[in-house]
Amino acid sequence: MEPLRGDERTVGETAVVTRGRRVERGATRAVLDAETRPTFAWATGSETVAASGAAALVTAGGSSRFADVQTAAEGLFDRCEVSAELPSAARPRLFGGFAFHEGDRDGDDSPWDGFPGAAFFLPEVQVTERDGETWLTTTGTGSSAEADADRLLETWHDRLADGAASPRADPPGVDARERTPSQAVWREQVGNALERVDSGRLQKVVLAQALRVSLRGALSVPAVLDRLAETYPDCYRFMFAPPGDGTFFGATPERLVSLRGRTVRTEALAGSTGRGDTPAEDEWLAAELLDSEKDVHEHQLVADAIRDQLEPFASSVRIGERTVRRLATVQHLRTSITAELEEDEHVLSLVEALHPTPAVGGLPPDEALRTIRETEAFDRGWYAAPVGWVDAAGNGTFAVGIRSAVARDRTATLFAGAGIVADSDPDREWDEVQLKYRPMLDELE
Ligand SMILES: C=C(O[C@@H]1C=C(C(=O)O)C=C[C@H]1O)C(=O)O
Repeated sequence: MEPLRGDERTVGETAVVTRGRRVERGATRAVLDAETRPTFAWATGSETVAASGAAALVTAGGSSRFADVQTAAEGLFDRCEVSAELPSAARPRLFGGFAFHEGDRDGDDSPWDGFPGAAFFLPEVQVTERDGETWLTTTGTGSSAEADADRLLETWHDRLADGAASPRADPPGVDARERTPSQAVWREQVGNALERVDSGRLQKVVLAQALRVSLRGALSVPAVLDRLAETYPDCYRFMFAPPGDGTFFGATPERLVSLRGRTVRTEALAGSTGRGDTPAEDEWLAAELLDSEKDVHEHQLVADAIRDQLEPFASSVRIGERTVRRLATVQHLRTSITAELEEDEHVLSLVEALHPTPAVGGLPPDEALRTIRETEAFDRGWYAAPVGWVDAAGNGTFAVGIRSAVARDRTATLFAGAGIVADSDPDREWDEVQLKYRPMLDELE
């Protein structure tokens, strides 16, 4: 098939030129295996995307990071008119994510070194598999934009046609583990949070833990993502490798928000229990969760807060039924939430309004964030923060970066948390956090 040409337009000095063509299935893994930074991978039940190399890189920090990325994205896409001939799967997107907190507190030894408050890139190479088709999209910028986009299209088309099989890589194995905090300190931390709840200062706070492991062998994150496709097919499987080093990856069940036109989809996912050994035990645990006053309260705080955050944007917010979402190692209470916007909005405005929901922060938000900062002895970095993509129309999808880890060299740091409300039991919450490490730990051990 002949390459389709994105229209090109020059504003000021910088042109942004996009080309696209169909390629063979299975091409996403080849893009990741090339290890060109930055790299982004994204896979859901309905699409798989791999992107690498920065035709443009956007970074931001502080409380204005959402608005700054939005402005930069709009500016870039304004200069890059995409031909109407290209199907939506082949249109260029900006991929990246945000840090959980407004300002970082990286120490010397932080695993988040190289992860700014926000980082997004318009990839040189993007491969998208959707609806049985796979598209290659290339982008060039600046004075040689057109030549670069053409050259990338040809080179990558040939490379993908070669179809070299990706090496299989087994999990690296884990040698040493270091937990922050210890279980004794966790009991104290949860106790202090419960005092704030009892005094009325807090309704809920999500406290997290970090587990740092030494890896016995080399880690292939693309191989991890391939395996996660089998165990977590309905989760958002993602990876982001910024320029420099370090790779953030995970398989999260939680959507922060997606926007298509004026339709907003989000959800409340909070309140957890384990899996049973038999289908009957699974059902029993699910029924107990749906009946648990403490979990339903913890969940309802999230659903109500999301509805309140969306109401200024939408005339009606529809709240679905409370159900149980069953994953390989845990089960959660889930309520789907949809809304129709009154006016056009950019997905990043919704991300800013919603992050962090009380599923990963707490209520009231300021007091919860203060409690998290005062309690946790590590930086959350990009854990539990929005990760995803935006396109030229302001549409996009963001997941909540939980069930995740950040790796560099022979070390990986995993993060997981649990919602603390009145009646939370520190030891049960500890056990819940250990279950939430499983998706990543199983891929490393
Ligand atoms: C904070 C995490 O998970 C969140 C907390 C939950 C809970 O407290 O019940 C459930 C799902 C997530 O919203 C995590 O996995 O690290």
